[in-house]
Amino acid sequence: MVETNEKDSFSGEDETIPLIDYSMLVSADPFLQSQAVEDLARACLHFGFFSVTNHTVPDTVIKGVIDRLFEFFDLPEDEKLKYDTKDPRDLIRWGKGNLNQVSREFIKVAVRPTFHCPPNPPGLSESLREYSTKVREMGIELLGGISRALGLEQHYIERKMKLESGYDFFTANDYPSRKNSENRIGQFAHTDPSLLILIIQNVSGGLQVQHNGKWLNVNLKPNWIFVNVADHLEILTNGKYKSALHRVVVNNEVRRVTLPLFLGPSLDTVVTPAPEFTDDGHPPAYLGMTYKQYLEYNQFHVINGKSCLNQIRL
Ligand SMILES: O=C(O)CCC(=O)C(=O)O
Ligand SMILES: [Fe+2]
Repeated sequence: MVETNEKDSFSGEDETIPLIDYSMLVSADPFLQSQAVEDLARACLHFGFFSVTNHTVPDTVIKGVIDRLFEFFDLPEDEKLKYDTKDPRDLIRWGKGNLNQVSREFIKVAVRPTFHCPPNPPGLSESLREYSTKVREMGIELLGGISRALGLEQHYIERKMKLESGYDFFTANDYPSRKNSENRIGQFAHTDPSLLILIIQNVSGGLQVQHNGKWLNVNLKPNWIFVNVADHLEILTNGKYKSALHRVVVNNEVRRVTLPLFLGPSLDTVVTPAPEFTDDGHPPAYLGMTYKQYLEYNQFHVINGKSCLNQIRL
């Protein structure tokens, strides 16, 4: 759903976004844990997004990967053009937004079950591998908390979505500062495939999420991680949790680099509304298909970031 007047109004509101204290979720104290699960339940049900604080991804690891990404985007264009492919099955893909409307450069890499990364700049691959391992651990814990928030056992989503062989990919996005861009759009409004999207960035600002028909600015403290519910959690829960509609505005004083991890089911998992979320009054509201089919059906949107969710609603 792209708003027709989207190009004309980019302002967002500064409302409070739900905040999850990760140290409570993984605490040995059952009371703190259940508080965090309640917070997750509220955030997923009423918002579809939240920020995470007190997580276990070290600042040095975050800084390392962000620094290497700046170096990647600063490489000569010839080096990046190697990954300029139209085939969505390619596991490393680079591209630039339509310069008439959108200011964005990106690279997409599949990191699981097999790890892919450009060899240049030196150190990118090591940083990304370390970062993805840490972020994935956190994502699996969050999905455990979300399983519990749904009244199910901790490993429900992990087992059902076969996450031991889950297909995860990163997109790194590079947006110019506002004064270096004629365009105001980094990405049009969209939702994304996968279960959860976990985003780090060098600087806050630019990302907006829709809530109750309003665009909210995602204002984060420097070491917070932002999380969106994505399409496959909406499908699995038969629409109880909604995939968060979000967009990116180019309004920062400085150049902004972001790194979302799309934590997904295994490619062969058929994702359909689970029986726990369907009954006579709530028949399955989405067409089931494998994650691989969805990514392909998504018209190569593994790369474009758009989603085909609207087309599979029954
Ligand atoms: O760059 C951002 O803030 C969000 C990125 C995003 O939505 C995407 O890559 O799908
Ligand atoms: Fe997105």
